[in-house]
Amino acid sequence: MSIVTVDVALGTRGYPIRIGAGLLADASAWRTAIRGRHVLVVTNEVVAPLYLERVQSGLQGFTHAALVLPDGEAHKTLASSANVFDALAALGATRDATILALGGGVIGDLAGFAAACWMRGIDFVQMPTTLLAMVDSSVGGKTGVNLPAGKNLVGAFHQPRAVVADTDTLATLPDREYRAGLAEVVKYGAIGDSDFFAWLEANADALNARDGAALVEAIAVSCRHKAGVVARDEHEHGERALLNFGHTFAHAYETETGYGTLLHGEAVAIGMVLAAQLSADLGRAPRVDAERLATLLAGLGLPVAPPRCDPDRLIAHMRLDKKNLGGRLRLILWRGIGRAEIVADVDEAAIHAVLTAAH
Ligand SMILES: NC(=O)c1ccc[n+]([C@@H]2O[C@H](COP(=O)([O-])OP(=O)(O)OC[C@H]3O[C@@H](n4cnc5c(N)ncnc54)[C@H](O)[C@@H]3O)[C@@H](O)[C@H]2O)c1
Ligand SMILES: O=C(O)C(=O)C[C@@H](O)[C@H](O)[C@H](O)COP(=O)(O)O
Ligand SMILES: [Zn+2]
Repeated sequence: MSIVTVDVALGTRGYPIRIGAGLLADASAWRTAIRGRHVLVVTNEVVAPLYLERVQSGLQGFTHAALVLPDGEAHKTLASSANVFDALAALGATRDATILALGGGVIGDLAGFAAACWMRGIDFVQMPTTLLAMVDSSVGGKTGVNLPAGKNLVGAFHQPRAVVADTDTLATLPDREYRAGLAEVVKYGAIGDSDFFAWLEANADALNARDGAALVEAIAVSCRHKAGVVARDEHEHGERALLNFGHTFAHAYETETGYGTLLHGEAVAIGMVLAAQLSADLGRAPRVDAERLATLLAGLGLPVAPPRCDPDRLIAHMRLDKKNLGGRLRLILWRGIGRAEIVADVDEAAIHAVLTAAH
């Protein structure tokens, strides 16, 4: 079994990301990350029948329980986090307890948030089972829940003790979810690695076929990029905001459509295309690069045009984005492939024009 390890270098709070086949069943790969006696596995109704037993069989000797939540982005809520707190209380979880977050980004964000809050912070381990969670959400310690008013508006930075990405779990991932994960993979190339972007273009067929070697390479490169950014700027005072490329648009569409229509990765694909178009409109990026980005995303089976929404309502959502300062919009724009940048005071008329032209 070949395992790739990427380290997130955060000093005494640093942790490994382990990527490879069979990791969930190999408890020696993750049991050492558990420090106390109590363990709560947080998962959902889709993932539990597939993978919960694999994890539970590695928990002999611990006092453990599982919380199986309903599936979906619509359940990444404060109400669900209250369910986690109730389950921790029922377990008798003390400050040395550990949460195992077994699932996609929804479970990881929510369980991580509950871990950040319970008794003001307990350990958690990310066990991502979607491509998106393996390449992005399980790494870096952004945890949180949505409000009807906006995505991830309530949350905390809270790093996991380890990330255990068992690539075997991707075998059961539905096609649409797999492609949504590829959007965040493309993001790393788009924002900071033109060679990786070209590699993705050259390997699009292999990725569409879920070729194992191409997939592990894509996951490992993505995790190295994310780990590097997080180690340099954990709390998003600067560079980390670049990981939000496309997200101001994406979150506006996700919020406006009620967290049920677009998958996060799909919204990010659309958002990156809009951010690239806006950059080209503003004369900051070559239009040919914006077209290359849209072509790659479409070739990976992702949507590149948004659903019909009122531009004014979308801009209202954008005003509540976490990157904004002093009530002024700050967006991640683009100089072209591999070169993202933070831009303050983007002309709202230009944003409106892009949103209006998009559908
Ligand atoms: N914290 C971060 O840095 C960060 C980064 C990116 C995205 N996110 C968040 O992550 C969330 C999206 O995550 P996601 O795309 O993983 O969605 P998700 O968690 O909803 O999972 C996608 C779907 O796949 C199912 N599933 C999970 N693993 C499976 C498997 N192995 N086999 C079959 N089905 C499986 C889930 O039950 C769900 O229906 C969003 O809320 C987004 O905001 C957070
Ligand atoms: O880790 C980060 O930083 C990111 O921005 C990664 C994003 O892909 C992710 O969707 C994140 O949850 C967005 O964070 P937010 O601060 O915009 O809510
Ligand atoms: Zn994202």
